[in-house]
Amino acid sequence: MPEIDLLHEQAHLAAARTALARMRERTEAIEVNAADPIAAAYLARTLYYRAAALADDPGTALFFGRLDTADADRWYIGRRHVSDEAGDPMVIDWRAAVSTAFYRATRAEPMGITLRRRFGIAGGEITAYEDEHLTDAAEPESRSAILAAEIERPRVGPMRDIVSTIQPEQDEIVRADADTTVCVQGAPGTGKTAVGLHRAAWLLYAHRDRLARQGVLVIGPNRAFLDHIGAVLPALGEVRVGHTTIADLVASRPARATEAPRVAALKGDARLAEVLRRAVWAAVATPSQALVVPRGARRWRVPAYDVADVMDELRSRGARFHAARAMFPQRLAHHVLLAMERAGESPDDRVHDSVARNPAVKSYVAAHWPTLDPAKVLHRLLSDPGALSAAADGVLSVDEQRMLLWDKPPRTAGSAKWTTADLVLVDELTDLLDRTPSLGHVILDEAQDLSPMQLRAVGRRASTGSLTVLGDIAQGTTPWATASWADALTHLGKPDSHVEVLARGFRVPASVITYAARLLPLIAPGLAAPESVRDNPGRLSEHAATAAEISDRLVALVHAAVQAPGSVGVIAPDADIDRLSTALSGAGIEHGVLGSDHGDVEHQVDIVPATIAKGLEFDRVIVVEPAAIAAAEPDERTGLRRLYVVLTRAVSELDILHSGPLPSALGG
Ligand SMILES: Nc1ncnc2c1ncn2[C@@H]1O[C@H](COP(=O)(O)OP(=O)(O)OP(=O)(O)O)[C@@H](O)[C@H]1O
Repeated sequence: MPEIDLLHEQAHLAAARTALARMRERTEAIEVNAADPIAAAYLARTLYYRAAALADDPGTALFFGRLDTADADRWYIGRRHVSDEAGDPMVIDWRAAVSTAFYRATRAEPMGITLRRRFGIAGGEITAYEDEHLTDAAEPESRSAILAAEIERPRVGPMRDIVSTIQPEQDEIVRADADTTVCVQGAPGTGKTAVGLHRAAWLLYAHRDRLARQGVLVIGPNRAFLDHIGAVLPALGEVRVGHTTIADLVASRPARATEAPRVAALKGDARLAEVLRRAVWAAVATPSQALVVPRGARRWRVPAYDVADVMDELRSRGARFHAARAMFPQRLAHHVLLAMERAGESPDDRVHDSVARNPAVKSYVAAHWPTLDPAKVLHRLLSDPGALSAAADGVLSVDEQRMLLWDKPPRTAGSAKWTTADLVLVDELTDLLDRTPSLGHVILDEAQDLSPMQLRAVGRRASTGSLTVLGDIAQGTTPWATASWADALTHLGKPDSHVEVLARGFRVPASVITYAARLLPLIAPGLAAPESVRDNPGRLSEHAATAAEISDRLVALVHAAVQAPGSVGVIAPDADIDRLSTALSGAGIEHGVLGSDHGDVEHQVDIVPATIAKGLEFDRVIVVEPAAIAAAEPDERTGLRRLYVVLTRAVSELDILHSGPLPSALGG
């Protein structure tokens, strides 16, 4: 690596930084001069976001790669576009089409590239580089040391972007066509979350106008997960992507009750969609009496059978309940006008409108086609056996209907204590009444855990857009976890979408993945363990102790773990969290407790209840009482799946501390 070249690259970085600062100053200097206050506010906001996107993070370099092309062009590839005073590019955004070759060019297919240079970066400065001459047949193939160092680096703090090292198979997903829904199955640590977030950033770059308007949303399993991933998109300059949990997505009101898993599973069953649809449309009453509209001296009649035809036609149009209702007075007025014409009158549009607004028409509509409140519809279904059986006849068995009914029905919908599964049903009802607006793109992470009804709730938020669906069947830990991606995609409303498999694992070292993979034949037969790309095989140790010794042994293990840089996660049964936290505090070990605090203070050590460990990672993990973690779940398979999730959070070392025997599937 000639020193002179390194100096030259460092000089280019310094010049690019100066250019970026100038771009930002220019943006900040633009005065908002719009007469209309709404336009002014819009412009001010746009400029604010543009300036934010031009911020220079001194901790990262503005570019991480260089491409020299056969046409003698030279492109520096970085996190955002930077141009010089003349407007010529100094750094190309990693999402631009020309950057694709940085990720995908190979010796077999050099894509017009003669040289690919990767930069080694430390503290925001270029410290090294590595070249590949893609058209030089004599150059030996070697594995990138810079890529290896990035993968092996100790993890500290929340998740970071992977723009400098996106792998070809990941890049294919990141840049998949905007209208395509992609489903990614991948074992723990294969980069599903990373790929999903980079796809969001790429989509916003490639289709900024449409997607910034329609919105892009990331859905994850819980708050701790969102805290873990929340800095990735802002670091890529994308500050406007929404992040939410699946529970918050449908939380039109607070969930204040819990219920037996089998009841929640039934409420999440796709058959409930039909029950709710019937319950809503049953509110349209078959007319027994004619509509009579007095106008002046005359009274106009629309016979009940004509009204019934109108209702049938409106019902069959596929419009939402309230939209169809809004058309009802117009259709009735049309029939009144036909009667007028038959009587020799020639009514015009104004007559049509005035008939539609006539009090007789209004009260007839109100009597036969009421407006509905979604929570009230559900309240009635769960309290009134007659209403439920009318809606569920032939769809749910009598036993299932009994399971759904409240033992002690609350008096009103307002006083009901809804469960999380109820709120998903309220969301479905809301959509039956009034169409849910669609976003441009939805990234759904840990999708395997969603019930069919939850998948429908997500799907309707992308009804005219597309989705990136990420998950791992082996990590499904809900009683309603999906058994196949084909099923999940059908419930999401995208049945023909393609499933991609990511097989290379970037997180879990070989020794740990081999250990965790002992569970795979029991929890997901047919799924393979990832092939770890980490050079370091990691360390795995089992520590047996008596129940009385667990706290002291944990303190000793944590003390040892914090000696090196990198995050430490103590993952334990939910029921043990308070006790273990007290033990660490007693030993003077500062730590966070995920799920209780809000991740606003960063700790080197976090205690993690097993049920929220999904999607997280720590440099070193200590799993406490694995058998109890598995036993806390309603059935054996779910228990072992939970354990599989917990065991696959470690980047370099895994300690297993146990007093009870280890689950036999692990060889205990
Ligand atoms: N191409 C890459 N270069 C460097 N690091 C990568 C790459 N791909 C993934 N990683 C890293 O591997 C780790 C695991 O990635 P990620 O969390 O996206 O995996 P996942 O498949 O979602 O895992 P899980 O199923 O456990 O949620 C992260 O630290 C991520 O930054």
